[in-house]
Amino acid sequence: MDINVLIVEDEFLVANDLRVIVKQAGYKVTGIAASVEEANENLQKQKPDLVLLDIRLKGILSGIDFARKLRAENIAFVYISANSSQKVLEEAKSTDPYGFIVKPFREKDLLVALDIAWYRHQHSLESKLRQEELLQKQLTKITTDPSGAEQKLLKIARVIQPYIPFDFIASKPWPDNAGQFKDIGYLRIGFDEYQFIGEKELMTITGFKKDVLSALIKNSDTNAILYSDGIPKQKPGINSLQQLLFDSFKLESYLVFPVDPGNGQMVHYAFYSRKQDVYTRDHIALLNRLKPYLVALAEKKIYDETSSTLTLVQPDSVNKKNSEAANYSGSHPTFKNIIGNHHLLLASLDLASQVAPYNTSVLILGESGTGKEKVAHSIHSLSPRASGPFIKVNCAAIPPTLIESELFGHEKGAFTGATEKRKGKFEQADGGTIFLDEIGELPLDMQVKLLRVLQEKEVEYVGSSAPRKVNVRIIAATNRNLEKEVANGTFRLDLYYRLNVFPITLPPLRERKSDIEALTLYFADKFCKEFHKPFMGIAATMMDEMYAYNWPGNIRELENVLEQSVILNDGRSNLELKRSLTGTRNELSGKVNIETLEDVKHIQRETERDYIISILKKAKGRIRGVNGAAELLNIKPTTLESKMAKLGIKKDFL
Ligand SMILES: Nc1ncnc2c1ncn2[C@@H]1O[C@H](COP(=O)(O)OP(=O)(O)OP(=O)(O)O)[C@@H](O)[C@H]1O
Repeated sequence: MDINVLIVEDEFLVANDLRVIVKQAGYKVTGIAASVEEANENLQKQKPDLVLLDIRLKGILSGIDFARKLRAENIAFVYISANSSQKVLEEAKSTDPYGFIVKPFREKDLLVALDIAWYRHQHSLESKLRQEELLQKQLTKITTDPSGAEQKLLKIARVIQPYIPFDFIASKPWPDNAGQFKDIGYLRIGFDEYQFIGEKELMTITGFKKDVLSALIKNSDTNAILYSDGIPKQKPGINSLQQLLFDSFKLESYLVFPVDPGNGQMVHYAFYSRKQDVYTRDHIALLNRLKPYLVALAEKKIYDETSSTLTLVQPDSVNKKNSEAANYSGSHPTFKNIIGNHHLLLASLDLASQVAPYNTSVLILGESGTGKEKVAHSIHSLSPRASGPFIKVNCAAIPPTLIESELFGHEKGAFTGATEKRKGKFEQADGGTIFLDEIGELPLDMQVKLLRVLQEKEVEYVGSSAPRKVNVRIIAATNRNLEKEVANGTFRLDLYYRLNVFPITLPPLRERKSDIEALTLYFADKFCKEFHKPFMGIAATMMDEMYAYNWPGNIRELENVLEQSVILNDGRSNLELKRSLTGTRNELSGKVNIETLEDVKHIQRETERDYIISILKKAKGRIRGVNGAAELLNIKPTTLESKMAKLGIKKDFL
């Protein structure tokens, strides 16, 4: 094995221990540094493949500072720290490490961490290179395409979105022709839906006249520039057209990149995002590597052709489009049932579609009811395993004594009640995907066994010691903060790193309120069809309340509310809210004065109480078992019972 390891550790004895262990395991140690300064010197002499990095070091700079440099240089690193407090974990996590070991550590833990780090690093590099190659091919094809600038930019937008995320993309020829407005752009309005924005459209949206727009484009950036937090006001040389776009489309960050093919006609690409701090030097580096493939628009004449196929955007059509009933996340068939086009949702779907083709494990994070299972299913459907099985396991719903046989299978007579030999979920998922929901609930001894499956790709039946090979992709999900669980010792760090190769976080509904209307219409339509009732629209008061509410149960709760409204609707009038949305809105808007922490806690308790009652009703009072309230809430039945006792919910509430 020719993997070079640099050890950055200020405690001499620990550093020496590390050196001995990693050397014995076959790694090469390139040096030991006690401070960031020394580590930098080492780095210059010989670039390591992996760095073991203590957080607290000699000098002012910490291991976390050095980690940022390692990230920029694409060197894998594993933290080793005595301090595993939540705060340190959070800060360390922001540097996206490849592993984390807590002192005192066992030799085995260290070697597993190094192994995982190397696997992750190799894997991410390989997949990055594979993906970049594909992107180059797609861009080359677009360059030779005979279509005009609008069509070309749309094609570029589609292929480049997963690599450089944007909510608005624009291109302009440079130098411009006597201040003529030649900028063209696309606003992202769905997973794979873009709306053209040219001069006419911009005039309509902003109400500005042609000459005003032309005047705005006089100054332009000539170098690659990124702004992570808005555009500095009155910065000389900044094209204030960008400010106009920022204001019109609620944008937050921006990256401009000029491409000069050497024919005297440059083209500027601009990427805009509604999120802050999106663009990094990595994006510029990628664009630099792609430069030869980005010349598609660097031909003066293609901007001169006026396209007759353009549809004129009407005054508030951007907004109108956003609120149309069938506002699905895009025409992409796999995501057609995932409703919404908020940029936070689209960013998660981008990640899902990027990771889908590979066998990489995925960890889906997000509150209960945010659509984790739906996204897991989409990843499966988009993968080469789509024709194989998709097996769901709710780790919270299986009694601890049965988990092992449920996951890995059992031999006949392995335990009382095992009258037949039975395949476990892993074997059932062979050739397909296993979805381990609520992975945070898995007992520690099962976590060890799961890690083994991930490493060895084989399972052992309960009652047998003969391993069987399985070919399964793992998608895990949790609504818990796994780092906190790791810090508390209830979740294994090595398993966390193995699963966390590719995390996707789904936003809670309260952070994507612009999707509420589309979701409401979607579920109203769905339940009206299901219950054979005509859909007569939604009462304005209901919509107002839905917007004002903060949806602790997310989309599942919204779905339940709609189901109830449709069931109780007389089929002749608009849908109305048949239960108050836990009273939160009224209470928050004044009924209860929020003056103390106790008031806040009271509202929280009431919200939780009402939500649990609504789920219990849906489960017809059943707490345990398939479709029981505990399963729907994704918590243990015992946890639900103690919550009910605490909140004073009696079984006779129905
Ligand atoms: N974007 C969406 N569009 C339409 N329906 C959705 C969307 N997201 C979630 N749903 C629906 O909401 C319900 C909850 O979704 P799902 O079970 O995928 O959430 P989850 O995050 O896995 O929840 P839990 O953590 O409780 O398991 C399901 O009925 C699902 O079909």
